[in-house]
Amino acid sequence: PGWFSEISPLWPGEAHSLKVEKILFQGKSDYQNVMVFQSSTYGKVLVLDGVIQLTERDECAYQEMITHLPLCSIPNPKKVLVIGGGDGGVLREVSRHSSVEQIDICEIDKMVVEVAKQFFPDVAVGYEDPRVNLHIGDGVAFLKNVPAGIYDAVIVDSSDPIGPAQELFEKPFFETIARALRPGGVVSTQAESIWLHMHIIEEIVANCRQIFKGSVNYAWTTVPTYPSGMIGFMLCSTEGPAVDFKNPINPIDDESEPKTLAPLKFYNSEIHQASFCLPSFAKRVIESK
Ligand SMILES: NCCCN[C@H]1CC[C@H](NCCCN)CC1
Repeated sequence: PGWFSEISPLWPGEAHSLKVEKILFQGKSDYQNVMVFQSSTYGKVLVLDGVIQLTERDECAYQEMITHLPLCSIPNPKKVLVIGGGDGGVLREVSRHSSVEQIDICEIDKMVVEVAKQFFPDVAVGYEDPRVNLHIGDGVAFLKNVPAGIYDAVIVDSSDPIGPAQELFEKPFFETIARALRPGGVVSTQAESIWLHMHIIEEIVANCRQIFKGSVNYAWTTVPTYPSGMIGFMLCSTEGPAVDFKNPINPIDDESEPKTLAPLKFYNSEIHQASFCLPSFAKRVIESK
């Protein structure tokens, strides 16, 4: 009954709106306001502090790309850590890689996990994989306590740098990621929109270049229900065996395990390569740093 508009100081002067059929859940966790509504044309929608996190219709574009851009760029990923990602969508995508033996996830807000399991079963299906170990807590503290060099890949599926995810955009956090990765290990982080946040991206790229001595790249995807219709990712690797993110060496074939998952809706090796091609205004900032 009416419209939801995504108004935020992070994208002043604009707001994407979705027609609401029914509000399904409203709650306040220890960290943020949590809402789920049935939209008219994008399926169910998860909203945290007034910001759209995912919709059933287009979540594939984000979850598949943030996961397969790193994991298809290294041979035989075995140990993967997800920071954030409480809805389970990234877990679902990691579980498509049969070489993976252990999937740790550290999500700060358990209400997000519970709400995802209740309202987004096709996203939270990721939790059903026996390789998954769920930790409820702060990703920064979690990373400080893990032994150095144990992960092949870290995926930072964060919300935006306002609220609980603020520290996931700062330099000390990137340092803890580099410490937790093996030589030639890879990280993929939610890195905002080149249309909205070139300054944030400039800062993140500068920090990544100081910390990740392998390669540092920005890639992007289209997500109709995120402001500006797109979102990007930092793809970085630590010093060690070279990683060429632009040419996937570890393709996912849909015949791989687990058979229970719906086939990929968005990711493929061509769009993997295309996602690193940037418009000039972004290229001159990101590739010069
Ligand atoms: N697993 C899905 C979580 C999605 N993370 C974020 C949710 C908020 C969204 N705001 C976009 C702000 C403009 N770039 C970015 C992705």
